[in-house]
Amino acid sequence: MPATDRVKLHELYFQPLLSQEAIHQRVVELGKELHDRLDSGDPSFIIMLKGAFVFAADLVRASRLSGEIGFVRTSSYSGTETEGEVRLLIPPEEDLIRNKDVVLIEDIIDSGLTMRSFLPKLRKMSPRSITLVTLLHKPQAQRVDVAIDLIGFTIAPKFVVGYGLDYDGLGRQLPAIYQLEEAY
Ligand SMILES: O=P(O)(O)OC[C@H]1O[C@H](OP(=O)(O)OP(=O)(O)O)[C@H](O)[C@@H]1O
Ligand code: HPA
Ligand SMILES: [Mg+2]
Repeated sequence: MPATDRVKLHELYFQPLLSQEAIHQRVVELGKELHDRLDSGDPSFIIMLKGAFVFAADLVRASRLSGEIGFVRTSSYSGTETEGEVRLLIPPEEDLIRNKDVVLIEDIIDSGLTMRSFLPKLRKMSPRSITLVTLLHKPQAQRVDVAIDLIGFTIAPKFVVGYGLDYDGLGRQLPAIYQLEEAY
């Protein structure tokens, strides 16, 4: 692979995993799938900040559904590792959840700890339904069960960046997705 394909963020190197085109194609498919599932109503799109902001912007438009958009912010990663404790920094607005069909949009489900912490809080707010969509899923890294409704790509248990995902704050604006190089 040409050295120029690699990306350096802080001290780490990352190599291409999913191209812009592959992501776009899959997001269009996910949008159609969401449209078919939620055709009858105006869902609330709840976007997990910061990581899901790029995926959600594309997915919401690809779905061609109307409905309100809200944001939640959780945080638990330091570098490439979860700290285990999931902080809810921005909770959802109650009126976007109660009696609503909620489409919860995540960039990645890795250990599953973020969803294990957040989903019970969301359920307590009495949504009519929850549809959990994630662009990326790492089944081999998952430590707890999470019921995921729609998955964009199943990937290996390696740290990834780009298309909203960061390594220590960097890399979110990369248009493609890159994975950590094993040896360099
Ligand atoms: O399944 P898990 O192991 O819990 O990992 C998934 C979560 O971790 C990342 O968020 P992070 O806490 O890094 O916050 P960020 O979205 O602001 O980067 C990612 O965006 C998911 O929300
Ligand atoms: O692989 C990852 N990359 C970026 N952020 C993340 N948050 C959980 N897993 C990841
Ligand atoms: Mg992060």
